[in-house]
Amino acid sequence: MTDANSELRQELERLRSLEKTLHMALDMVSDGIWDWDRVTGVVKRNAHWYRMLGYEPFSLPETVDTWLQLIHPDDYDGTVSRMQRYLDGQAELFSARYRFKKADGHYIWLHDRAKFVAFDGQGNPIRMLGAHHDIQQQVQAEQEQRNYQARLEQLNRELEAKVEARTRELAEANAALTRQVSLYSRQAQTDYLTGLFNRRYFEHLIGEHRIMPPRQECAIVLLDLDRFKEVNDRYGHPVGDLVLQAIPSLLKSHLRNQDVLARWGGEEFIVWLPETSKTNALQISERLRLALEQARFCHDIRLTGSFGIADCRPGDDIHHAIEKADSCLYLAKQMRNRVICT
Ligand SMILES: Nc1nc2c(ncn2[C@@H]2O[C@H](COP(=O)(O)OP(=O)(O)OP(=O)(O)O)[C@@H](O)[C@H]2O)c(=O)[nH]1
Repeated sequence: MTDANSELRQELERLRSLEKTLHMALDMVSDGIWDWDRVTGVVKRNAHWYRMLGYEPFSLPETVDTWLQLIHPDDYDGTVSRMQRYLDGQAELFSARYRFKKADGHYIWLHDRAKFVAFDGQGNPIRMLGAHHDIQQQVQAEQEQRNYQARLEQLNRELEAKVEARTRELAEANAALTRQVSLYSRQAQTDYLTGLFNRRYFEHLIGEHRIMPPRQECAIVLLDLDRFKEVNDRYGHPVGDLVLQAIPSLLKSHLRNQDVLARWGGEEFIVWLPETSKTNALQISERLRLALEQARFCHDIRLTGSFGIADCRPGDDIHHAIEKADSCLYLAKQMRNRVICT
């Protein structure tokens, strides 16, 4: 009996010493240890636990309520339900991060981890050992990282918006520039008063062989309005302008789509008639002459025109053809209201 007692005492000593070692080890790896006896309801907390939270060691009631009262209200439900899950056997371990109230009223973030360490004869847990770890700095660092990330994303969004706006501005500027360029190039091709191609553009078309391709029979017609000075002198220059502006539609109504009409000089016009024989060029010019003669312009002004025609055969020089048409026009001018052909 005595031997049995002494063996039991020795075993108890060994267990106590083991537990002391365990607490020392826990002291080293955590900031506070709690030890809940589920039979008595007492929760022992070590001195570290109190110091971490700024309380006088062992100054708080050793109950579960002490724990519950110090949990931040916003973290309360989540923490308690995690504990309940463990108590109900639905988790391997109790593990929760929550804010916990210090003696000065401030909260710090803790990581709380615990496990059952003793069971009764029926296997019911009767003791739970847990460790509180101060993770305030870690949570702060995580928060700063999140803020930094959010700021970075915000900056990124702002940058994207700026790039998008700038791209839009550039596209608009580009479109405006394209419009401007096409306006300028139209202006460069067009005679401001009549809206017809100007002489420079007509010559450009010649240079590009878009007028008088080398293998085509065609004709050039030069037309000069007769005594136009008299219109200006009698009705004034603005009225002369109005008459000149009416000429293109009058002439075009007797021309084909493929014919090219341009203003050659003040009251002089040029027509290129593609795929047109000399006979046809004469007929067309005669029609134009008649149309002019019969037209009534503003103030009932009447006009006639003189025409010089040069026909061109494949291989002819276009400039030479224009010179020939000019010579014919010169002859026509001697009589006026005439069509003269080479
Ligand atoms: N209103 C107006 N008149 C112009 C324009 N360009 C040339 N003229 C006029 O055209 C007239 C040409 O005069 P002239 O060269 O003497 O020829 P014309 O009076 O037509 O006589 P002929 O050609 O010999 O039949 C001048 O009065 C010019 O001022 C223009 O853009 N607007």
